[in-house]
Amino acid sequence: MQTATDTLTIIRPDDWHVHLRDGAVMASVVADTARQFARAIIMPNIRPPVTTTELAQAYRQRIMTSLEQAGIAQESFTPLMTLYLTDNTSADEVVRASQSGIVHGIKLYPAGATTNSDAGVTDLLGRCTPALEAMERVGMPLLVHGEVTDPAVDLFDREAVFIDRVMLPLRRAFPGLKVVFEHLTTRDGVDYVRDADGPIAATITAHHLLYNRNALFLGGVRPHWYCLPVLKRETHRLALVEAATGDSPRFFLGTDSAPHPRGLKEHACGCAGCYTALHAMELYATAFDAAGRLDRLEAFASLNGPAFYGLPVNTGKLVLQRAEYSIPAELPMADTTVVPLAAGESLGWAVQA
Ligand SMILES: NC(=O)N[C@@H](CC(=O)O)C(=O)O
Ligand SMILES: [Zn+2]
Ligand SMILES: [Zn+2]
Repeated sequence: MQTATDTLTIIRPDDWHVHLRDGAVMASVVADTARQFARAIIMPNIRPPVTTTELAQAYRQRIMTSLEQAGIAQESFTPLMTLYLTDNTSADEVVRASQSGIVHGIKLYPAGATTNSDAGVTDLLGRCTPALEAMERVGMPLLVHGEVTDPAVDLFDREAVFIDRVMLPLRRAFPGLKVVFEHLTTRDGVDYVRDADGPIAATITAHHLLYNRNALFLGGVRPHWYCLPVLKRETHRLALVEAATGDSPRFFLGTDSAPHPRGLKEHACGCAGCYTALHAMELYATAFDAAGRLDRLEAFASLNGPAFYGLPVNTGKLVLQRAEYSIPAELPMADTTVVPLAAGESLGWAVQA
């Protein structure tokens, strides 16, 4: 890595948590991600969900076609596919996924926890033991949306309660299982992931590094800042910044970029998800710069993820420049419009084309 005051050159980064969606918008969404990242872990919560290796293969093919439509060389971007864990995922399916060479994780959505999670798991240790045993045996990571869905639990406490009710019993039962705590949002989560025994890591989004929950209500309700897990108080944001910029290799980049049509965000019951694929590295660089830790960006964005997943580090480079970057007000995508996070604002770093 080279750091001058105004340029930062890092090994080409990867996005370890992204939603590329499906259908008409996919070409634009895939192009935004592929412009900045060499690889990405592709979330399986499309409709119908990617529950089998066969569906993952077909989805991967649609992503490759989208790349071509966007005029991006197929060699320049590798989608790392995932399966959607259900109550019925079999041990055989886990083995097939592992042998396919294209599936790199299986995703736990507690039923009802987030966007397109109705096919998710109702009782992890009760229903998914065969799949979890197979995953532990073949070294297939479990990627976790770590929030309980119990309506009695306060929305802002759902991650912390998940650690006690689900994460601890899960990891006691399967101590060798590789687990990624996705889109970590709390100090409780940071403390747990940093200090726990065994193979565990976490992704952190740019928006959880840059904003606390005040951003949701600044001057009025702002639906484009609404995602799940929801933004938390400042003390949690500070813990996430410390983790992302610190020495532990267990924390790495995952944008959780999750586009929704403008009309479904600006809605009486708006969808959860922030679109950040367009300007992901600009957002992360701004957050690391604000912490005075640009020197740690390469480890977080380009080294820690491949180390956990057992994949090689990328060979290309990405150059960031200290320059004003204006975030567009909106992005036309096929027959719809997506509003990027912090639309109309500007950032202090720009990716060199
Ligand atoms: N993060 C979000 O708020 N939304 C994601 C789902 C998810 O990652 O939980 C989506 O698919 O829209
Ligand atoms: Zn999630
Ligand atoms: Zn997500």
